[in-house]
Amino acid sequence: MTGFRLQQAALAVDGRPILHDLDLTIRPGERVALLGESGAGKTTLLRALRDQHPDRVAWCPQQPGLVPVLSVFHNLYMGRLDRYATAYNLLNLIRPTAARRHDLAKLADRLGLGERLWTPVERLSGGQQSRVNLGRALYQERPVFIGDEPVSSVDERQGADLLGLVCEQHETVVLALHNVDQALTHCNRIIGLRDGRVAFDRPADQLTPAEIKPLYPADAS
Ligand SMILES: Nc1ncnc2c1ncn2[C@@H]1O[C@H](COP(=O)(O)OP(=O)(O)OP(=O)(O)O)[C@@H](O)[C@H]1O
Repeated sequence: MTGFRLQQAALAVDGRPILHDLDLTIRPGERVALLGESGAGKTTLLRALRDQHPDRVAWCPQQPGLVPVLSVFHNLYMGRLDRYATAYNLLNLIRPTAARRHDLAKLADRLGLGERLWTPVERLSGGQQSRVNLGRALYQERPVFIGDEPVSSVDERQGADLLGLVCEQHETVVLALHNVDQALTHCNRIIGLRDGRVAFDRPADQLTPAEIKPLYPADAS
């Protein structure tokens, strides 16, 4: 069981303080959403959590980092590069095995990319690439999923479906989300970041719109 703890932590990026006075425990089984305006420090916090258990975390970054000339199959496969021996990885690069074809065809179907398994990702739309990015993290099959806006470029229905899949497959989930409705639907704990601090940390079913609104002062007008 993998949990996370920050005690009186301060997080900085390139020596610049970003978040202060962080006291945070995330227990196995929790589904946590981080909310806050752009630049509030969501990515910074997610990275700090990931670094506590890098081998237990399926990491889904905001910037996909896919290999453009390689197919959906190969980019998804990369989620497991560190699980298999180099020779097996090379074999799958050149002539994919039946077992990996089987499980990646299934995953591509769930991602709505079943018809695109052998298409180079450079020929996919932004939303499709972002689904490959999410799929690569799902394919890691680790107990914790940490995702930085994992469905922000995906349409709402598909986004809901994929977040459901993420929650179903992982013991613990921590997500930075900009869609508040998605956070309230899929997560049971919401952490709001503002002014370099945790503004609130509440069960999703107790949170009021009045608490959420101040997180986004730019929307006040
Ligand atoms: N590589 C970097 N070098 C310098 N400053 C950075 C770097 N990455 C992030 N920052 C700064 O750190 C702060 C927090 O950034 P962070 O990416 O954690 O915010 P965020 O809440 O995830 O934003 P977004 O919703 O836009 O992804 C921002 O002010 C940002 O400008």
